[in-house]
Amino acid sequence: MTAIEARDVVLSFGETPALRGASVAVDPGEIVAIMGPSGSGKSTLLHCLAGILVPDTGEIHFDGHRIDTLSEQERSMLRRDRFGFVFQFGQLVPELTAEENVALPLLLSGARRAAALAEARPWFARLGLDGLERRRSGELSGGQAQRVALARGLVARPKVLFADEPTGALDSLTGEQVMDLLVTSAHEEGTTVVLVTHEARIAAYADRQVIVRDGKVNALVGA
Ligand SMILES: Nc1ncnc2c1ncn2[C@@H]1O[C@H](COP(=O)(O)OP(=O)(O)OP(=O)(O)O)[C@@H](O)[C@H]1O
Repeated sequence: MTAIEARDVVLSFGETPALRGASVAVDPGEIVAIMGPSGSGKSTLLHCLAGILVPDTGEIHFDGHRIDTLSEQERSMLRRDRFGFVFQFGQLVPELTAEENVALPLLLSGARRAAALAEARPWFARLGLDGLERRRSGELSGGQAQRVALARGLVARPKVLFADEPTGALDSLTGEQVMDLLVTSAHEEGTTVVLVTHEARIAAYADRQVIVRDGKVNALVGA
């Protein structure tokens, strides 16, 4: 059984076709990079796989269950409980400390504050963030903030981590450090990862690469 899968997904924004029959299947624990030119449909495909967007036609399957037919509320619960997210600009909550940001998914799932913070803290040592627990996002470097965002994406032990250009706002060395941590943590946790990037050297960290062109997915020749 695949962890997450799109089958022949078609989606248009008004008159603009974004996906024109896109299919991709990701195995449990696999890290797949979605590559492709700007505007080819990468983010739209990731948003469909993550249950954020609903395809016009086609199917999305998670863990053996079809999820595109679920209600908005059911998809929202699925995202909260089973999926993790890391975006290009981290999107930390500026009013919260780093450790509160990491604890956020647990708090939103109903964990008590002390328990959530206790689960958040080990991630700081794990991701090289020791001593930064009480900082706010404005007091972190871009790479530190993105590692906090990665910890937040993984703290609730999601089945699938969705990462949309997670290194896009970082310089190349910092970006590679974040990718290294993402891949190491995901493999340790057995987390499936769907990664969107347009950078070949970031995609090279994945177990497998696919290319989206004109709203369709092609296997990368030679991969
Ligand atoms: N919310 C939206 N409303 C209208 N059109 C959209 C919307 N989101 C995406 N599109 C269009 O859908 C197509 C696919 O966009 P998408 O963002 O998925 O591409 P992408 O491959 O992720 O691009 P990039 O690498 O530039 O981020 C593009 O033509 C884009 O302009």
